[in-house]
Amino acid sequence: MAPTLADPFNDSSAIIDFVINQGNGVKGLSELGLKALPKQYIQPLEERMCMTNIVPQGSIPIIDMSNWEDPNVAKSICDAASEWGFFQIVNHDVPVEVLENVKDATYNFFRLPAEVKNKYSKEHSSSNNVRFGTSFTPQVEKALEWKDYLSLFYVSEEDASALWPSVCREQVLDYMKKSEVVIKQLLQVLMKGLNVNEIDEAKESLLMGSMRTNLNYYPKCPNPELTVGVGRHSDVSTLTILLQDEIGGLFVRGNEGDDWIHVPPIKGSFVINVGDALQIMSNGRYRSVEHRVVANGSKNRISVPIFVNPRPADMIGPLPELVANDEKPIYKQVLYSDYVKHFFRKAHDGKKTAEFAEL
Ligand SMILES: COc1cc(/C=C/C(=O)SCCNC(=O)CCNC(=O)[C@H](O)C(C)(C)COP(=O)(O)OP(=O)(O)OC[C@H]2O[C@@H](n3cnc4c(N)ncnc43)[C@H](O)[C@@H]2OP(=O)(O)O)ccc1O
Ligand SMILES: O=C(O)CCC(=O)C(=O)O
Ligand SMILES: [Fe+2]
Repeated sequence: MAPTLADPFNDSSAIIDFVINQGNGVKGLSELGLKALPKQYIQPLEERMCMTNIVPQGSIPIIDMSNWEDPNVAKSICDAASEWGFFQIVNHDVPVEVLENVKDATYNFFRLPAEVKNKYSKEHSSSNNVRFGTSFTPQVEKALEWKDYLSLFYVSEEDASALWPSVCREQVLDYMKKSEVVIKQLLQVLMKGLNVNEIDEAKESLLMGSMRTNLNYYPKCPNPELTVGVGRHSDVSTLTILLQDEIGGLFVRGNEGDDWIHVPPIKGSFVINVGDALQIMSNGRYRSVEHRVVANGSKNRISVPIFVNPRPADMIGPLPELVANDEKPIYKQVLYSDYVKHFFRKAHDGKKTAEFAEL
C-alpha cells in the first residue's frame, strides 16, 4: 500500500523500498507532502551548505561566444578553465527552442508513473546505457542525496531509438547534436591554450569520443537546510555543458578556504566546467573544481548536463605534447572506464577521485 502523510513509513527499509525499489524516487517522497525530511537524507553538518561560506558578490566568469576565435575571448576561456574550472557562456548558437524542448522533455519524463520510470532502473534496464536512479550511489552512501536522474549514454541513433524513453529521446538527441558545435569550439580553444594546435581524429576521439546526458530532477524538499541536492564532487568528464533552469542552487568551490560561489541562472546560457579527464590530460593546467547543489524548500529544479568524455576503452594521462618538453607528469596513464567505475562506486567525496590517477 502506498504510504500517506497520516501513515508515514514505519521502518527504514519501507522508505528505501518506496524510493528505490518501487521507482518513486525523491519526487515521489516530495509529492507525499511529508512535513519532515526522512532521516536517511540528513547529511552530516560538514556536508550541509553554510550561509557564512557563500561569497556574497562572488561570480564565475561569463563569456560571450559570438567572437570565440578572437584571441581575447580565447584567453578568457583558457584563464577561466585554469583559475576557476567553471564559466558561463552566452551567445553560443544553440537555439533557445532546443533548450526549452529538452527542459520540457525532462519534466515529461519525470511526470511518468513510477512503474514506467522504474523500467529504466539499474535492476530493470535492459542496457547499461540507460539508467533511471536516485541520489548518487545509494548502496554505499551514509546519507542519501535529494535528487532523481535519468542518465543516457549515447552510442548511436539506433541504440537510442531502441532503448531511450520515447518521451525525451528526440529532444535529448537534438540537444546533444546542436551542442556539438560549441563543444568543438571550446575544445579547440582550450587545446590551443596548451599549444596543441591541431585536433586530429585520434585527439578528437580522446577528448570527446563518448557523451552522456543526464536529466536531473530536484523536487522541493521539506527541510532543505539538512540535506543536499548533489554533494561535493568534480565531474569525471573532459568538459561538462550544463543547462540549468531559472531556480538556481549550483555552487562552485572558490579559490580560498571553504568559500562557495553561486552560479546564477542566465536564460539561454550554458555553465561549462572542466572535468577530471581534462585536468589529467592537461597535466593539471586546467582544473576540475568541486561543486554541489543545494536542495530547495519551495520549488522543483531541473538541470541537464552533457558530459563530454573520452571513450571507456581510452587510456588517459598527460598529453604527450605537454610532457615532451621536460614538464614533469603529475598523473599516470589510466584506463578511462576504470577511472569512471572508481567514481561511481563510492559516495561523492569532493576531489578525491583524481587521486586514482596521481603519480
Ligand atoms: C548520477 O549522479 C551523478 C552523476 C555524475 C556524473 C558525472 C560525470 O562526469 S558522468 C561521465 C561519465 N563518463 C562516462 O559515462 C563515459 C565513459 N563510460 C564508461 O566508462 C562506462 O560506460 C561506465 C560508466 C564505466 C559503465 O561501464 P560498465 O562496463 O557498464 O560498468 P558497470 O560495471 O556497469 O558500472 C560501473 C559502476 O558504475 C555504476 N554506474 C554506471 N553507470 C552509471 C550512471 N550513469 N549513473 C550512476 N552510476 C552508474 C554502476 O552501477 C556500477 O556500480 P556497481 O556498484 O554496480 O558496480 C555527477 C554527479 C552526480 O550526482
Ligand atoms: O544540477 C546542477 O546544477 C549540477 C549537477 C551536477 O553537478 C552533475 O550532474 O554533475
Ligand atoms: Fe557535476
